Amino acid sequence: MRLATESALENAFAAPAVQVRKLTKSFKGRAALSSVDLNIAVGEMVALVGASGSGKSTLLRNLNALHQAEVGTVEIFGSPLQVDGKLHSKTRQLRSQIGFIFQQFNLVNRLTVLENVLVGGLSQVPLLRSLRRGFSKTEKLRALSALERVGILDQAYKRASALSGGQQQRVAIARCLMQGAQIILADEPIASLDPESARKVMELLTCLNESEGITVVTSLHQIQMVRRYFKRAVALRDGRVRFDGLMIDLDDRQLNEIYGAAAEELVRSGHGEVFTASKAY
Ligand SMILES: Nc1ncnc2c1ncn2[C@@H]1O[C@H](COP(=O)(O)OP(=O)(O)OP(=O)(O)O)[C@@H](O)[C@H]1O
Repeated sequence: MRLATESALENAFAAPAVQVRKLTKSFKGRAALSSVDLNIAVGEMVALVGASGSGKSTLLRNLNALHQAEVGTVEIFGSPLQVDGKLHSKTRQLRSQIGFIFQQFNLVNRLTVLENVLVGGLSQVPLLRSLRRGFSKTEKLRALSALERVGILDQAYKRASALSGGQQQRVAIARCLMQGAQIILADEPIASLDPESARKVMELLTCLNESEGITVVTSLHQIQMVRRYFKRAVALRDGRVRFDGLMIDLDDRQLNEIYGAAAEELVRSGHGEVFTASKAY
């Protein structure tokens, strides 16, 4: 049996799951990311926070090369994914290790839950071709096992559109598992969910991180959820990293700086829970 300290030591010497250097990305001449540096170790669970427009989605999309930056590098498990705007020859292979989940789940509504997960296993193959090709018994068993791991095996033969938002997000996570993802990037995965479904999705991501060692990077607006589920947070403001450290060290003064003018707007619009001490307003 391997000891926890052995695997902790292995991780300490392994290449980071994600390494970002001087990443700079603009849209129509406006900087969305400015010289971002970031290291995420294998098996870490990290929250990306910051006001709307601070660059969280852009950063996540660069981590799996959905977007390409003009300058800077992204390495995955020590291999370059993109360098100064150019995709590396290994990009396709590296991307297969990275699952991505979206706020709106991105399932194919007319397919069953099982088919959605099976298609996820063939992420590089166009949808129609993969459906025409059919799936082997082994692939179906793997997909059913992925659904069992996310707790919705009993929904396998329903249409995706018949599921609740929380269940659909769990299908999206099962698709990442089917894909064999070692890293899950989640862009506002709970923003469209009711509090109970949000809690279940966060607990599932935490469980996959803790029990299977999957590295998880999640953008989130709800600071109280970040406090509950994450040890480390990376905060962006105007495309720059303004904080990278332990959640317990991210105090209200820093949050006010990170959210800037957006802080007051959040409190006014009834989202003052972002700050533990909203009485400052
Ligand atoms: N496809 C695009 N075309 C033009 N500008 C974009 C595009 N995507 C992002 N931007 C701009 O880049 C900046 C960062 O946006 P991004 O979506 O990364 O922020 P965010 O922190 O994820 O915001 P939110 O919390 O609202 O999702 C913003 O100014 C945004 O308007």
